Amino acid sequence: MLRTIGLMSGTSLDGVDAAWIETDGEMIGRVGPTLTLPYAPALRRDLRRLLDLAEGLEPGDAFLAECVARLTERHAEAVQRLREQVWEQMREETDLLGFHGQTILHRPPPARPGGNAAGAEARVPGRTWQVGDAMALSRRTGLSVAYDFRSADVAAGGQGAPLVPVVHAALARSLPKPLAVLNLGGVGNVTWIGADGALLAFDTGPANGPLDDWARKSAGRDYDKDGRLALAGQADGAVLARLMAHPYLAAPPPKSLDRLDFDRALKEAGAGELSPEDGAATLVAFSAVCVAAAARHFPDPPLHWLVCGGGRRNPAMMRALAGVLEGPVRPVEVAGWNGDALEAQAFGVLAARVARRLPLTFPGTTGAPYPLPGGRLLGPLL
Ligand SMILES: Nc1ncnc2c1ncn2[C@@H]1O[C@H](COP(=O)(O)OP(=O)(O)OP(=O)(O)O)[C@@H](O)[C@H]1O
Ligand SMILES: CC(=O)N[C@H]1[C@@H]2OC[C@@H](O2)[C@@H](O)[C@@H]1O[C@H](C)C(=O)O
Repeated sequence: MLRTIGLMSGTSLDGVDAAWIETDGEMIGRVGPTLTLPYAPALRRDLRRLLDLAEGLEPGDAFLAECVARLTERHAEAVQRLREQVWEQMREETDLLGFHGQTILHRPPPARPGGNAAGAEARVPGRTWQVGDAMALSRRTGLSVAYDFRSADVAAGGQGAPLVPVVHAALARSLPKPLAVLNLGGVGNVTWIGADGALLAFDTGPANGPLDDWARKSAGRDYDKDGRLALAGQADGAVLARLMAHPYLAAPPPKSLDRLDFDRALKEAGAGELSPEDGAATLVAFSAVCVAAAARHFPDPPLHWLVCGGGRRNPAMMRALAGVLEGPVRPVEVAGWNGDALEAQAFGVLAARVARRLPLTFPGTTGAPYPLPGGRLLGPLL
């Protein structure tokens, strides 16, 4: 088993999640402490700007380089603080870091029924861009670093996301199935696990991303804490109906999203003209409807839903989901998992899979042509 620290900075741009986990990439051993190190407001603002600029950025851009240095430094701080906690609580060290980096652009190849692998000659190349300086992080911490988890999959015609499903499956080994694990981050993604262990996973649609943007723009808040805005408003039926016609919902998996993919559709549907409360209620309702649309792609209905990610803390979101999904919808804590640290833990497990050259992606998760290893490794473990 390797002693890993997984590091995830998700599409919400709220900060770095770090988690210590012992794993060989297939089995999970001891689970150690976790922490979240928020980005300073200025870094958060600059990273959000980077998302808007990403399409036209050159790799050598000075603003990009400066953001990368600051975000890598924040990751190094997270590692240092977590190692101290691990030492205090467990007298344990760390062998390997799983460094996801910050996604600033995600343009997967257009998904096709049956997967993107078919007809390689007609393939439209995709692009996914996670920024972060793995070399600097390795030097700064003295540890091996697994990184660049998505590009091998995209190069092989896969979506490059989601990656966490293989870890959901490892965690869910003893749970009743079919089961759906729903992550509500900036974007939503779902993993369906069949009774025989079959995996189907894809991004559902927007989750907290547009809601955070809306809370900031309409009410000057970082996010809609405890769903206060949404719970005080009414979803607008006409706006919702226009949004529900978005082709992403009916498109069969594999499929994945960029954080900004729905921004234009939201604007065109008139979401921006609603009151702060009704706008929030409409965005929440739409996120839930996207999940219900996702469930129509499952081979069998799930017996139950487990929800992780920050969206599970939003009562308006949980209520909207319960209203449109069949079967109980509960936070992953009911299964003994940590819904805040799950993605960070997953990147520890995925780092061990990189080190062992085990597959990260599968035909049922990203549309990879076959179970595909990925990621890169540097540092003493090489
Ligand atoms: N108490 C709360 N009430 C409402 N929303 C909350 C609450 N706590 C967290 N959130 C939401 O969760 C978001 C953070 O979620 P999370 O950390 O899962 O996202 P992420 O990991 O950055 O995204 P992704 O999974 O897309 O990469 C916040 O931006 C906020 O919208
Ligand atoms: C390109 C990218 O960073 N995608 C993220 C994003 O955030 C949620 C959803 O969109 C998911 O597809 C993915 O993250 C998780 C960790 C994954 O790959 O499983």
